[in-house]
Amino acid sequence: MELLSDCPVHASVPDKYVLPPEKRPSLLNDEPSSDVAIPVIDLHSADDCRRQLVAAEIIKASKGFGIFQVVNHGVAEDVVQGFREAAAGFFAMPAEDKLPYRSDDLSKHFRVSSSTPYDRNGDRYWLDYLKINCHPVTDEHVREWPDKPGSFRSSLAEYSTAVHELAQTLLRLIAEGLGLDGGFFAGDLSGGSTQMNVNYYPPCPDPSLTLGLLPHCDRHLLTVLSQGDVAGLQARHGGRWLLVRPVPGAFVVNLGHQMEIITNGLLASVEHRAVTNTDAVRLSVVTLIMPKMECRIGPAPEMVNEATGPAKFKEFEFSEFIKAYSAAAASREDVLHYFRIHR
Ligand SMILES: O=C(O)CCC(=O)C(=O)O
Ligand SMILES: [Fe+2]
Repeated sequence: MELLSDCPVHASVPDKYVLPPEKRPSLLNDEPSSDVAIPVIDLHSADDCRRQLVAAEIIKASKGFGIFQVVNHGVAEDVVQGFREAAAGFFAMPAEDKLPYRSDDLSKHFRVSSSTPYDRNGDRYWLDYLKINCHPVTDEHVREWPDKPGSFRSSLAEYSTAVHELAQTLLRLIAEGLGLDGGFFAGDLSGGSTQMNVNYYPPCPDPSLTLGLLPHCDRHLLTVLSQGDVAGLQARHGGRWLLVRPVPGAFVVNLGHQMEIITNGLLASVEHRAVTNTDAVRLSVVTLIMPKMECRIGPAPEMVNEATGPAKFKEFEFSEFIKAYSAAAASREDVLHYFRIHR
């Protein structure tokens, strides 16, 4: 399949990208009103006396939305920009430089592909994407990362190390906010090989006909996303699609399916999608923190309590979830149905 980033600018949306009417984004600009804006949390001084307050804010946002943004997060601006520029540079290279990395083989540590990783009735989506095993930064991983553009490997190593640290900080704050031991999510629950999606959405001649990325929940524990300054990410809230408004320098944080299951439904994973726009390329850099494949997952005994009720999910090995997620083509209810305890 051809990469969109290798095509000349499209004058209209080719038929193969036109979604059936019921799947098109009916409202492109369902702007949040002030009472339902996705929270922006200042992590500054989460190390001192504000720590408890910040943890409480995170839990409130997680319960209410399953998604929030963080500023003053400690990841240096030049680290973020350095990798965003290298990633944009990769997509801007001539087709022949990208060709060696074209693959749909999931075992690769670096690959580029187009349209969607999930086969939902052959629907096509308006994006190209990189899938990268980005952490830990091992020689085996780095060898498969591209050596062009020249800064790609070093900027990716720097970015993924910094974002990984931020993710651990966030997990610690979530644990503390839930009244769990601060190290609750450390170890196997967050110790799987970290994956990164770099999504590249070219300008689209008619954003009402197609989507950049289909509605889905992330399969992992926690997602840390840099969307730059071009809007497009939307999160499902109260039956509406709320725009996750770009905030300069912020990371978007959203909870994955594993967080929902471990907290017995208290912190629900949020359904989200990406819409396209007519003017600008949009690039999102998405870091997905996940358990080890062999890790046992289920509602934590501490989270099965009066507030959450009896256990809502069965216990399983994380690798089983990954298989079910692919089989359900990332559909939230289809995949959760399989792991729910039906009473
Ligand atoms: O492009 C975005 O903002 C969303 C990306 C996303 O949801 C994903 O890669 O899982
Ligand atoms: Fe996602």
